[in-house]
Amino acid sequence: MELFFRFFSAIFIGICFSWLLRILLFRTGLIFLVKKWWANLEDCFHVYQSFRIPEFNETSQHNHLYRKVSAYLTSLSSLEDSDFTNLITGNKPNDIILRLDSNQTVQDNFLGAKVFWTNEQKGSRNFVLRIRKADKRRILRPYLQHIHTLTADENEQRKGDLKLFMNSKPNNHSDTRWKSIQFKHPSTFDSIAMETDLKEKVKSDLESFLKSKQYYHRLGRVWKRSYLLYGPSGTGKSSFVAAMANFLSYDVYDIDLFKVSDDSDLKFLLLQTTSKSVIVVEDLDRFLIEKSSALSLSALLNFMDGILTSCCAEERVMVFTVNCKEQVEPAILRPGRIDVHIHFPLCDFSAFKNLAINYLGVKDHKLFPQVEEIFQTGASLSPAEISELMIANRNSPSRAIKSVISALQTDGDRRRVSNIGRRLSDCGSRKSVAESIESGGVVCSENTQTGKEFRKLYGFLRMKSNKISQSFDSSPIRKES
Ligand SMILES: Nc1ncnc2c1ncn2[C@@H]1O[C@H](COP(=O)(O)OP(=O)(O)OP(=O)(O)O)[C@@H](O)[C@H]1O
Ligand SMILES: [Mg+2]
Repeated sequence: MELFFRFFSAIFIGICFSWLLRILLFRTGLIFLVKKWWANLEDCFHVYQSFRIPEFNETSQHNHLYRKVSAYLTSLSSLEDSDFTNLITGNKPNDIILRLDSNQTVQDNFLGAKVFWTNEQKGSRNFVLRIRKADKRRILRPYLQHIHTLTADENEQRKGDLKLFMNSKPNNHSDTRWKSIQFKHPSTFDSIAMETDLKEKVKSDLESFLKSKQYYHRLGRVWKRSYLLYGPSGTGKSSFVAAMANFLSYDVYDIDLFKVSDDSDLKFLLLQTTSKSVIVVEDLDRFLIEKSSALSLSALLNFMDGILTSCCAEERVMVFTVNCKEQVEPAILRPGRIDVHIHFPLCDFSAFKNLAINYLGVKDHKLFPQVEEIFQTGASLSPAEISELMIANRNSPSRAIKSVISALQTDGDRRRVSNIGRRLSDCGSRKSVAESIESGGVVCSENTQTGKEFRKLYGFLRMKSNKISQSFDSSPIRKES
């Protein structure tokens, strides 16, 4: 009987103990420590093999597998259970994404095998996959295929999500020179006030570019197209670049030449761009005048030609914006380097009507004849100035148009006087070009006698300055005034 009693009390004590232990382990979280110790102990009896997936390949181009792995890891449920994870907002307003921290490891299970991923960040960024040697033959290929399939679906969903890349100053600690954010510019060709004819020409030019891969290759040319957008400030050049990117569904690489340290840095930046992208250089004229970096003109020309990177200039659209075309080296503007020149003039009456439809929702108004009359006197404002007035008075179209009229009478008059001087260099002119398609591009033929005279003078000045600066092609671009 006593034996029986002892036996039951031992069982009872055992149950109580394990119950208390369970509470201790689970309530305090000690269970995770125990699991970790157990996993470390298990690891001692296995041999692992590691695979590194670097962000860039040996020619400094993006390794697509790196992006896929990055997308795949954010979807792992084990990431939620790991000790430490970064939380980042996603594309949709309520999206929250989990991201591995630097040098953090996360576990995944595939076909009954355990694999480990580490986000290695020692100068360069890599993912390191660790698989048990015993499992490698069985699971490595199917596992990578699994990642590929899952992320392919995701890439399909992401098609509409464009990115804007901006270059940063060279940094010894990082391989990547581009920082990216989501590109959500709402600009479209419809929202830009410009001649319908010209807009359609540009659209069909872009469409035919998209279909011309074989054609370019047959000709032995790099499959790229370059545009020069020129015109006074606030005439819609940057908005037009955004509209182009939206139309093509291409990512945008916005190169700030002031942050490019030298020729090889520019090559490196281009190497790191991806296909299906618009590469933009804003305010090129300002850079050519003000620049003080060691970037040579020949590097800029090679960059435009795509010779140095025939592999990396493919399927790219390059866009250069300038306020004043005359201040740009003629070598930069020659056909082949710039395929299409598009002029962005100050507002005329037809552009004003376009803006009135978009911003005020009015197609016609009793004040329109008065506005037309003022435009006919040569007064003008930039579309940016007019659109600002319209936005400020959007609740009352009459007040908006009156404010445009009074601005045209004051600022516009001032501009008309200053335009007489500026027109010499074709900067700030309201309407001095006629567009025509020539040799595959929209070429603007200038018809002002004064322009020719100015160029003679400009060429003379350049000859003089060239004598001083020797050849521009191999030396850094010098300040020209
Ligand atoms: N042609 C246009 N049609 C509609 N809106 C325009 C037009 N031009 C300018 N705007 C408006 O004016 C603002 C400034 O335009 P944007 O930045 O594109 O001008 P820009 O030519 O790039 O000027 P800058 O030479 O100073 O960079 C934008 O918000 C845009 O909506
Ligand atoms: Mg701009």
